[in-house]
Amino acid sequence: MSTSTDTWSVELEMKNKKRRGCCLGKTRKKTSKSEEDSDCLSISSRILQTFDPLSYKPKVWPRKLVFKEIQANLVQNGLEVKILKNIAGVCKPGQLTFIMGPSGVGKTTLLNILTGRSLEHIQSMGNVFVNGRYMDPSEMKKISAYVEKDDHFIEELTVRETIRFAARMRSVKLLKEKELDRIVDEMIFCMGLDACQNSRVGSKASGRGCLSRGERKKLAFACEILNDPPILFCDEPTSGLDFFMSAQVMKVLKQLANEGKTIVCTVHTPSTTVFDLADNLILLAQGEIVYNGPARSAVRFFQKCRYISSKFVNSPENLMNFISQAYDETDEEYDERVQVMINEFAAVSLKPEFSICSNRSSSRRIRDEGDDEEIVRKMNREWHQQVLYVALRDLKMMKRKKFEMMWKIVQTITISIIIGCMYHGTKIHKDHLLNFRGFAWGSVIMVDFLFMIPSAYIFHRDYPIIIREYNSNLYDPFAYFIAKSTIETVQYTIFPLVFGTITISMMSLPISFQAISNYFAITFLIALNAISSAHAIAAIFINPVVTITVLLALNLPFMSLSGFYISVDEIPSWLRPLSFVSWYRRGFEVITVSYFGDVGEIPGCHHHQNLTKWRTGKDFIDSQSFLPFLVPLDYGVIVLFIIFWKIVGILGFRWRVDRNS
Ligand SMILES: Nc1ncnc2c1ncn2[C@@H]1O[C@H](COP(=O)(O)OP(=O)(O)OP(=O)(O)O)[C@@H](O)[C@H]1O
Repeated sequence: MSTSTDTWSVELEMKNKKRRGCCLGKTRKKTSKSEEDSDCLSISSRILQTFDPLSYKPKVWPRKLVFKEIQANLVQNGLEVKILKNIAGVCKPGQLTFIMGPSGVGKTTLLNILTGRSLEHIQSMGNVFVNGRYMDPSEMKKISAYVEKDDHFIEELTVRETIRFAARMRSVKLLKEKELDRIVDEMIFCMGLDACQNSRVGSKASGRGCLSRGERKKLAFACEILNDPPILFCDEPTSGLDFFMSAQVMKVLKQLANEGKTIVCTVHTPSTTVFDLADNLILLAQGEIVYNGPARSAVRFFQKCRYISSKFVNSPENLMNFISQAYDETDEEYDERVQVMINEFAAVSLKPEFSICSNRSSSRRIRDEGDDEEIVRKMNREWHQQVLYVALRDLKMMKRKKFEMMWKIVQTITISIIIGCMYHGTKIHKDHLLNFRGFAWGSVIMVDFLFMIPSAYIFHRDYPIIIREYNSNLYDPFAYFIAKSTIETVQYTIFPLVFGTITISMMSLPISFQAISNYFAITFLIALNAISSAHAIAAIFINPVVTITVLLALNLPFMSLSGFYISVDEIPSWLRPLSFVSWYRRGFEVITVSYFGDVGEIPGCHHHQNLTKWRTGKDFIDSQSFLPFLVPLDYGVIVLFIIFWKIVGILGFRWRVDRNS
């Protein structure tokens, strides 16, 4: 450690004084790099300790983390592979703990288990204790924050908006806009994100400009530490960062540890500067712990192992070389070497540290003083507030996705004009009956497929963000689903109106209130049903390819049974109930009955009375096996389907998010 604690405090106080002055003013003086660096740390501390706007909790309750008997097996394709074997360790408050080990040894898996994440294909077991009390995953999520290796943010939002959303959702009290601005300003300043605060987060994948890795990492910290969690886990916070940025990010973590937090992070071959910041070290090799203790004592420990030379220096490279398999070493030699380390460590292991942890069943009854205060990461916003703020954020995203919106409008207008041209001049006349039939059925199919397929992508892109934000207890999946699907639905439901207005205006159908209102109402409901079904299936499957496949498999049978391709009377009796509930048929019926219900003799028929069976509007309706009195039921069936899909969507989404959290 390059700076002593006393020096830190003095520096903190000095910088805080300086900061108080510039915080009140609108402009900030530019400082040198090193000055900015130390200022950042001190301000961070001031926000979190003194100012502490979000939790209104001036003190971090020290939390000692102990884990025992942690095991993880990878179960895939009928095979079971041990990843972690009986891991135990201790991470103390006020310390920065590094978990290190060769690539693929299970560092991230260990962190995921400690933070209570469930992972596909991974079976895990073991006990995690905080201050001697057994923690189940949900309790752990309430007192800890986890900054994962991959940062997932909403691309369309700026850095400022991203922090602002997190601050709004995390604050204990609902803050006024000005208070919120002040907190966001402080956090942006203390994380050194001033220069990019109004830049969109972006992503490399989207090809748009985006933040650098270091800035993204700092943004991730900013969002997670807003309400001062006593335990912070970080998976490879320095990965992909250069020497300077790695040291900067690690110093932020070190400062948080100095404030009394328990900081645990996995690190991949750190530089000596970064390694020097570590207080506590956990080393893993072949899925087992080979060292857990003070980082500075690691060298002494390894000198006991017979393979190490006395010239061994305490550099991270040497440590990593020592616990990794050498390129010229056989598996047996490496196994033997690791076994020596395990045995040595077993002889000096930290048994007294573990003895304070009660066993799982009895410890659940133990409550610490300050337990109520320690739960800092519960959902602070009421359910309706969660829906509102997620919806407002979505609205903002939607406005920024102008390009996507423009293409949707172009698509709808183009298709409407093509359909309008196809049926141009169609009227209620004997010669146009088949055209009308095609138009009525086509309208239902168009609004269904036009909006169902794009809606199926609803959660796909944002899914990792949802998981992260749910794991951080920002909102409930119910609230997210309601907000997101409502905004998407509002967006899509304007298109059936555009479609109907263009096509009908190009035709020569009678302009009656009953016909027009029924046409718009039913196409609106069909679109709503299509969107709701897409959201429900997307919520369950997430993978867009599977979602589209399932949606088509669900829709095509109902479409075939709509009575357009084959008369309902000729459908096998056991399939008729499906035809009855087919929303395509229900929509087809409403449009046909609306336009032909009041038509007496169909124009053009009186000259050819003997040539056509469709002489009147009623004949035409009867010929399709439609029943005019069923029109209210048609609406009822579609509304029931919409409700059904909404329920499936909400429950499916909750199940999916819980399964992956
Ligand atoms: N959900 C999963 N499905 C399949 N395999 C997994 C899963 N999670 C972990 N693994 C496997 O478990 C092993 C340990 O993975 P883990 O990511 O924990 O290692 P690591 O030490 O963090 O690696 P690195 O340092 O390279 O990030 C790897 O072989 C990995 O492929």
